[in-house]
Amino acid sequence: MFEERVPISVSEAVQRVMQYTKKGKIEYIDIEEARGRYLGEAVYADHNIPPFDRTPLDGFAIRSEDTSNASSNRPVHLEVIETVGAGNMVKQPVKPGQAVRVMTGTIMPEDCDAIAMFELTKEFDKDGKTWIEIKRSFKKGDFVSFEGEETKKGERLLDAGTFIHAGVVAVLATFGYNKVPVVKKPVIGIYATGTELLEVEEELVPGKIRNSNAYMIKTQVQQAGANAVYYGQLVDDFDHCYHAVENALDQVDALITTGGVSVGDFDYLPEIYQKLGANVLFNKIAMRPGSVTTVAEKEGKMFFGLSGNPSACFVGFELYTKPWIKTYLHSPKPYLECVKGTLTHDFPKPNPFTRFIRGKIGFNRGIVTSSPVGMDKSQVVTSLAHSDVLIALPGGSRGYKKGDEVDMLLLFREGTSEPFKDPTKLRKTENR
Ligand SMILES: Nc1nc2c(c(=O)[nH]1)N[C@H]1C(S)=C(S)[C@@H](COP(=O)(O)OP(=O)(O)OC[C@H]3O[C@@H](n4cnc5c(N)ncnc54)[C@H](O)[C@@H]3O)O[C@H]1N2
Ligand code: MOO
Ligand SMILES: [Mg+2]
Repeated sequence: MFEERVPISVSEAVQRVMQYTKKGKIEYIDIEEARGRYLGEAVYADHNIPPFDRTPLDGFAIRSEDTSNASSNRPVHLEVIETVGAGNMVKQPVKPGQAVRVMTGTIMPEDCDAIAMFELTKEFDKDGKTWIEIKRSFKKGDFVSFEGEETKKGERLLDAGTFIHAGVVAVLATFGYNKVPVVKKPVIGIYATGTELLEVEEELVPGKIRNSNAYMIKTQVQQAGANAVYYGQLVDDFDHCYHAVENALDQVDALITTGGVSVGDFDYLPEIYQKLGANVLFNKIAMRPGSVTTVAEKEGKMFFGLSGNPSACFVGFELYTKPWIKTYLHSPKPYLECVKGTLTHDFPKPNPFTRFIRGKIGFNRGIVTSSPVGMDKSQVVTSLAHSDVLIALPGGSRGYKKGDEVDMLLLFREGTSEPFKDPTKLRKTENR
C-alpha cells in the first residue's frame, strides 16, 4: 500500500539529526599523522613565543647608549668582539664601546639592547681588531624581537575540535606535541543497495549500471574526517538487506545505505528500519534532490538512508551526515558555510521545495558569482565532479534569473556553527 509521506523542512531535518549527536573519545597519535584529524583538547601556550629576546636581523647587537650622539657627521666606532649564530650564546660580557656580530634568531647578549642591521653599518679592520662604524643613534629595544611579543605563556591557542592543517601542525610542534590528542574517528559503515549495481571493474550489461555511490560516499566520509568501511553491495532482497544491516550495527557508529528509501516495490530500507525497531526521524524533506532521504536511530547508532540517485545521495550526506560526523569529532563548526553570490545564468525551473543545485563559486572583479554546473537532476552524477558549492534556491512558484542574489553552501571550507535556515514555504505534500 502506498503511504503518503509528509515533508519537513531542511532545518527541521538537520535539527532532528543533531539531537542524536555523540562526541568521540580522545587518542594520542604521532604529530606526523595528525593532518586532517580534529584536536581532542584545547592547546595552551606553556611558554612565551619567542621564548627569549632575539635578533630578527643579521647584524650587530649593540649597547644603544654608545650611539646616542651618533650621526653622519659624527659616526661612532664599536669594536666587534665575537660572532654568534642562532642557537649559540655570546661567551663574554659586552662592555661599553663593544658590539657582537649576530645572525637572525640569535639570543640577545645580556649587555646589549639594540640591533644594527648589516646595511646600517660599515665594517673595517684596524690594529688587528674588527670595528663597525655607525652613523645614526639607536634607542633601547630598537630592532629587537622581544620574548613573548607573539604569544604569552598561558594563552589559549587552539580550541578542541580544530581541524588540523599545516599551520596547526606548526603550532603543535612549537609547543612540543610529538603526540597529539585527537578525537578518535567514528566508524561509518557503507552499503550500496540495488540489484542493478555492477562493481567498478565490471563491464556494462543492459539494465545494469556501475556503483558510483559507494565510492563517492566513502570519499565524503573520509573528507569529513571519519573512518569509512565499505561492506559491499546488496541486491534488492528484503531478508538479505535486513540481515546485512542488522549485522553491521555492532561494528559501526553510523551506517550509511544508498538507495532503496523511496516508495518503490523494492525500496526496503523503510521496512528494515521498522523491523529493527529503529526510531525514524524523518522520511521526506522539502528539498530537491534528496527528498526521500531517511534517517533513523537505534540505541545511539545512526542509520543514514541516503537516496540511490547520485546527486541526491551526495546532497543528503553533506546536509545531514557530515554535521553529525563533525560534531562527533568535536568540531564547533559542523555545518556548511553559506555565502551570497550572483547567479550567472537563468534558472527558470520552479520547484515548491528548496533546491540544492550543484554549482561553482567564482570571483569576477570583486563580485562573488554563482554558476550552476551540468544538468540539474537527482540522477545526475557528472556535475558532482565540477561542483564546489550547493546553490540553495528557496522553493516557490517562479524560477531564478541571471543577476539574482542566491545562497551558496561551500563544500570545501571548514564549516560554520550556524545551521542553514531553510526559507521554503512548506506546501502540504509533494510526491513525485
Ligand atoms: N512514486 C515515486 N517514485 C519516486 C519518488 C517518489 O516520491 N514517488 N521519489 C523519487 C526520488 S525524489 C528519488 S531521489 C528516488 C530515490 O530512490 P531510492 O532512494 O529508493 O533509490 P533506488 O530506487 O535504489 O535508486 C534510484 C536511482 O539511483 C540509482 N542508483 C542506486 N544506487 C546507486 C549507486 N550505488 N550508484 C549509482 N547509482 C545508483 C538507481 O539505479 C536508480 O536509477 O526515487 C524516486 N522515485
Ligand atoms: O529525492 Mo529526489 O533526489 O528529490 O529527486
Ligand atoms: Mg527506489
